[in-house]
Amino acid sequence: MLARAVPKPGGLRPRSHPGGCRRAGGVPVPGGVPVPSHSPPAPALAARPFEQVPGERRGGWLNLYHFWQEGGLHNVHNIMARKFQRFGPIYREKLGVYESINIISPRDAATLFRSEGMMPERFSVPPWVAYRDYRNKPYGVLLKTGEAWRSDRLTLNKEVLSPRVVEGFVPLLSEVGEDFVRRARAQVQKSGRERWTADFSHELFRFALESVCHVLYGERLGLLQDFVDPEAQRFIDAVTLMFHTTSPMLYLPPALLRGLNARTWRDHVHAWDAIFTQADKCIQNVYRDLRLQRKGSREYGGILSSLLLQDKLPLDDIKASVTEMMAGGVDTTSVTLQWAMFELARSPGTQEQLRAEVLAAKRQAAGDRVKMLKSTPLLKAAIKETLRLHPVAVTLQRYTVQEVILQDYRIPPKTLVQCLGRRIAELEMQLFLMHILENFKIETKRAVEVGTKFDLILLPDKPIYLTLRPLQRPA
Ligand code: HEM
Repeated sequence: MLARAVPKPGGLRPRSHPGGCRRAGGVPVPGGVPVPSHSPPAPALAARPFEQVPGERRGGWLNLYHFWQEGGLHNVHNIMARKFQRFGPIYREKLGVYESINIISPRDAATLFRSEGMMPERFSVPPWVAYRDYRNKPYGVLLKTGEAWRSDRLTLNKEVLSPRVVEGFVPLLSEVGEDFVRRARAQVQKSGRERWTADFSHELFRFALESVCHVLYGERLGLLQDFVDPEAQRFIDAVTLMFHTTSPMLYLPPALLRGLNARTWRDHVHAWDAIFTQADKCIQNVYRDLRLQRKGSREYGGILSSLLLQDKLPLDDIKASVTEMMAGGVDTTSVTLQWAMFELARSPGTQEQLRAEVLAAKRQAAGDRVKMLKSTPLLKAAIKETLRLHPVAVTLQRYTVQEVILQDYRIPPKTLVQCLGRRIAELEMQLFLMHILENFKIETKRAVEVGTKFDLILLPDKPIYLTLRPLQRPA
């Protein structure tokens, strides 16, 4: 049985989405739903049978038809919000052949995660799996299951999440943030109007890709320059195409599209081929640098280099996981940053408070970014609040591994993962906002309301235009 945990709206600043009901999102600190320490499961004997779980009693195909009529996958988050209002905190659903139980309460999510063993059964992205099967490439940590997932994940945790290594990411990520500021200043000058107004989605996509690649490969790709190298541009195009062709295959089976030799499938394969080729090149470069000992032994050379030096995972597995991290680490952070800037632009008072905190931290730490990160709690809270209001990851999906009691119903069988990129994402977003706040005022037209649409992650449903206006006296 597939169980979907939808984070519940938190309490600080509830807002309505255009449909009038409350957003089915919130508190999605990367990696999951908050787990309260107290949540005694209901006694099993008193539990009601699974058949009584509320939900639409129609057949799966009729449900699918209604689902499409209501806007389909792009509107899935609003459809779910409405169903929670109608059926309460748990409901069952059959869409086509897929049957699921949907829960919204953090307490139920905690119960579900506690019932998992050491190896969670997650719902993996079908077209990404299909590509790897087609090209006979190994799965990385995002797509692996069972013991293989667990052992890779434990090795990767040490190089991606442990406090011992994450400080090494700071100079790499800060450098990319500084480049963004430089680029923004050049755009301000070019405009001749003392400001840069744009829909920043593409700019932030490049920023996020440059950031994650710098941490993974220890190399700059040059995506923030005015003139982007054609090879780097091909890489951006490939990543964009890969995402673009993923969402149609979330509801059309990749095997069918492959059988029909459909354009979407061909483009998807082409995109992943280009991404893996780029990853191969980066790996060759890292190897060459290691062989020639180009980097000082004390200098942090990126996650890939550490994994190669450790020699604890086979090369193909390293390559697969690093490539998946790159894919998982671009639009998640770039979209969150876009929302964060939008919210700060709409709350100039909060923006000023954050700026004051960042500038005070800078003075105290004499510009040392690692120290600054330790004394900017408001900035961290602003990012969490952004994720609560605009969660990019709308649901966490799990196959139940044993019977579990949720809302007093018995859910028949069919483990809490933390997001592997969580530390990278947090640092990248904090450092980016620090640099922006030190240099620019973020503005937007106040009256603009922006909704959301689901497209693998939750995205703004229209372009968000923001203005960066240089501060009179930059810090
Ligand atoms: C705002 C930023 C981000 C959010 C909200 C986010 C959220 C999530 C969530 C909810 C999961 C699923 C956890 C689960 O199934 O329990 C996940 C998994 C994952 N994320 Fe992120 N993420 C973000 C940024 C990143 C970045 C920057 C990277 C890479 C550097 C990344 C790499 C991954 C990977 C590889 C997994 C799969 C881990 C595994 O299966 O063991 N994420 N993320």
